[in-house]
Amino acid sequence: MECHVYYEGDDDPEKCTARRLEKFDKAILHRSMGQVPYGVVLNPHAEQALSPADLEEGLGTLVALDCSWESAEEASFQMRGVHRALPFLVAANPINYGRPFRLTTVEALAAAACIFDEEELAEDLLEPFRWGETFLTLNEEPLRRYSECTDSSEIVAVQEDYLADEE
Ligand SMILES: C[S@@+](CC[C@H](N)C(=O)[O-])C[C@H]1O[C@@H](n2cnc3c(N)ncnc32)[C@H](O)[C@@H]1O
Repeated sequence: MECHVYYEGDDDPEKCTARRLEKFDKAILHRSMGQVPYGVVLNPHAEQALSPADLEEGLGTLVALDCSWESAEEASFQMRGVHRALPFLVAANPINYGRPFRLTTVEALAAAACIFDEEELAEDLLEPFRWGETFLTLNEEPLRRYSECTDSSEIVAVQEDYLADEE
């Protein structure tokens, strides 16, 4: 599975997880939208939740958009492909630690890999980050349960358990 990122470059380059993925040869960054290949686009605004059923439709390609959260509005997600939101998962990065849904680019790609039962890929992506392993530990149970679902409606049903605990 290949990981591609459309890189806007408007976030702090020191903290940018996409640039670190590029540095360690773990993702391909694109500075032009037209170069981004078709794939499963990780889009927090998407109506449908990512599920194992999306694996084939995405042609083995995961795509994320790396930009600041301020500019991550719906209109920014113009990449070609199957747009999917990630279900309830909590961030492990120091900026948004413990916050649900607001993942870094590497956390989002790793979460998608886990849901597609590609645990080794997830571990490899997170390896250059000191909090990378924590992301998998914090989300171990939901990631396992999501990977056992067949479609988006089952994912949403599982997610309800975690959302109920939040209230
Ligand atoms: C807004 S950028 C912020 C990146 C941050 N600057 C970094 O250094 O990683 C995070 C990207 O990860 C993906 N992402 C994060 N949380 C997501 C979610 N809940 N559902 C789908 N995609 C998500 C999206 O592609 C999103 O644009």
